[in-house]
Amino acid sequence: MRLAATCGPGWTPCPITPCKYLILDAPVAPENPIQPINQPLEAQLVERLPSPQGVALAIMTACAREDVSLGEVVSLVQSDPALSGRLLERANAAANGGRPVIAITEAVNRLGLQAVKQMALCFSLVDQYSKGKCQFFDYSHFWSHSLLMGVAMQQFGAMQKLGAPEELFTCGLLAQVGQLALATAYPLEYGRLLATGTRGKKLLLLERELLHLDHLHLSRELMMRWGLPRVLVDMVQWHEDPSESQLQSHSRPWHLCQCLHLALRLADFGLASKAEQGPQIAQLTETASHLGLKASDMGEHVDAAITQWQSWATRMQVRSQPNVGFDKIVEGALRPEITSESLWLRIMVVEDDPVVRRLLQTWLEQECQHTVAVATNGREALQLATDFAPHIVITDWRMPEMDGLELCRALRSSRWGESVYVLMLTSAELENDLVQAFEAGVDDYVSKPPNLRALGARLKGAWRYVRLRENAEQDSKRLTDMAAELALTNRRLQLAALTDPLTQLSNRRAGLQALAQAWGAATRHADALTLLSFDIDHFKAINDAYGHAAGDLVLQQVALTLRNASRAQDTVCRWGGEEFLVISPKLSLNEGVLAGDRLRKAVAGLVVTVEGRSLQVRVSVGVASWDQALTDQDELIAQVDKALYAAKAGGRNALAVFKSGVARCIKL
Ligand SMILES: Nc1nc2c(ncn2[C@@H]2O[C@H](COP(=O)(O)OP(=O)(O)OP(=O)(O)O)[C@@H](O)[C@H]2O)c(=O)[nH]1
Repeated sequence: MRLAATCGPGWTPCPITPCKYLILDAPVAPENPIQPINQPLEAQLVERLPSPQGVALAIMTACAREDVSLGEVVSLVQSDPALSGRLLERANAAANGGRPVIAITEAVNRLGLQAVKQMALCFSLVDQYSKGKCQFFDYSHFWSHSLLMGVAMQQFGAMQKLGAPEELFTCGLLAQVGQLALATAYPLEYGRLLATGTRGKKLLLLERELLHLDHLHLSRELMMRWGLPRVLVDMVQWHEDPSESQLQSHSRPWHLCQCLHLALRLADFGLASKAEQGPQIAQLTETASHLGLKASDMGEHVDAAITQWQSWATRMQVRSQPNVGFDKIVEGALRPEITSESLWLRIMVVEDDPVVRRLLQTWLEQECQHTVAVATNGREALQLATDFAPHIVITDWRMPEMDGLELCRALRSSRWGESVYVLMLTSAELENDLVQAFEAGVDDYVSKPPNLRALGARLKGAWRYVRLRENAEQDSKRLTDMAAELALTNRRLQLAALTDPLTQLSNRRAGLQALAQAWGAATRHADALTLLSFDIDHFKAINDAYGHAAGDLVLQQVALTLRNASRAQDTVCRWGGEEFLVISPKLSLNEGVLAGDRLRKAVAGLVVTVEGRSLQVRVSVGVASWDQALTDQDELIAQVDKALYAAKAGGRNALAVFKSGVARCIKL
């Protein structure tokens, strides 16, 4: 969507720009340095600029004549009681505790015609322009800020002996009057721009892009028209960033410029919130150091200016802030703050309007330090999003090819897009349709053109959501990992519980389980099942002769031999001390006899070397098979035990079989 289309009926073409939609076609201004605009103002524009009226205008017109008399100016001042009172106060302030000034003639005399003219101008402007049509221009803040600039310029300028105090005051008060001029001449267009919350150099650049003018240019023009000294007027161009000026260091203009810059910084500081003041302290002190002001004296200077500002603000019915005390603010700022983690986010800006897109990108990257990807419509955004994996998508509503709602729906239908935080930019005419947006899956919305302060606040909410989501994802991943680990541990424990640690064969418990299974299969299908029991002959003697470790080694070697010589479907287990049981499903008694003898011979062929000596190991073997007459597996175990016993009794290294109720040795 093009920004102009979002601006509603109030968005009128700029009178000084030929294009209808000035935002879209405005050229991009160079970044640095910012050269002053020197073209004369168009007559049409001049008519729309702020100008003093009534008594102030009459005083200014009179003072412009060479033959103006003091009496004429005094009677003009006297015709305005408010102006009279304020001039008396100024004159008394200038008297600095001397004999009080009570007559207007004396006040005008003391202040001088130039000062009276400038005071009349300032007071008139403050009264006339305390309100206006520009919705996003804070008139009250503007005058409050300007008044503090005036007070500070007068204070610091006087310390540097840079000029008459009243002139310095006027210069400070009017240095930013170009902003009021833009708000007065272009209330809607400038309001849209201010609604974005842009400040400082970026504001200047945007003014040039959108209005082909900037507030510094207008401040200079107006101050010239109102007859302020040229040297002061020229400094206004550079006072926001003196580093861009070519002024000779430590010359009078340079001092004036630095002084005006310090006044600006102090006014920013004076009107900043408590949280904003902390980071500004260093900047303020550094600026003051250019004028030779010591950091240790800053408290005194700042507090004096703020006190002056407060008393002037009351008289002129302008807002001010309570004087907390500079040193206290510094002390508060030095206290370590508990800060949350970095607010860094990956943000995708989806906007077809190049100016809004660029504005958001610059602000998000430079001011907020986020990582930003930009797309001009929903389709492009979807293509980019898989690689960029944004935490937040800030999307315009109306865009070509794929609009914000379609994008949101597409995101919500994908697994990864489901949890992306979507912030919709909505124009006034779409706000009634917000239900649609929320139904499409939008999480929040910001009015267009976006107010960056409001957007910043919304992003904090989004950031909390992203944090919570990431924490939940991490927790869920941790739980999955823990569950997997637990399952593995359980499996290991199960295995350990069923494995004999010395031989790594199944233990008796596992053997019983395997037997139960094989028994079930045999009885169900009337299949063959044979048990082979092996017992090492005279094992005690091996232990006794070679030690327990040698006995363990023998056990391990016999176990390995039995395992290797058995079929894959057989379960070989260590049944007890030096006794092993082989459970052989689908093996008949005769086959079992052959297998048992084969295994016996395999063990007999085993040579175990202990301490350089070769040990001969022999086993006795018992064989028994399932038959229909058996009622449970214990009976079968008892039969194979009997067979083994018979093999032992038969002289060992022998095989016995249990058949037809009798266990007997077999010679093969
Ligand atoms: N080294 C070692 N010895 C064990 C282990 N388990 C049992 N034994 C020993 O095995 C021996 C078994 O001895 P007996 O039951 O008398 O049997 P045998 O000496 O083999 O004699 P026959 O079975 O009659 O041939 C005992 O001395 C047990 O201490 C073990 O894990 N390691």
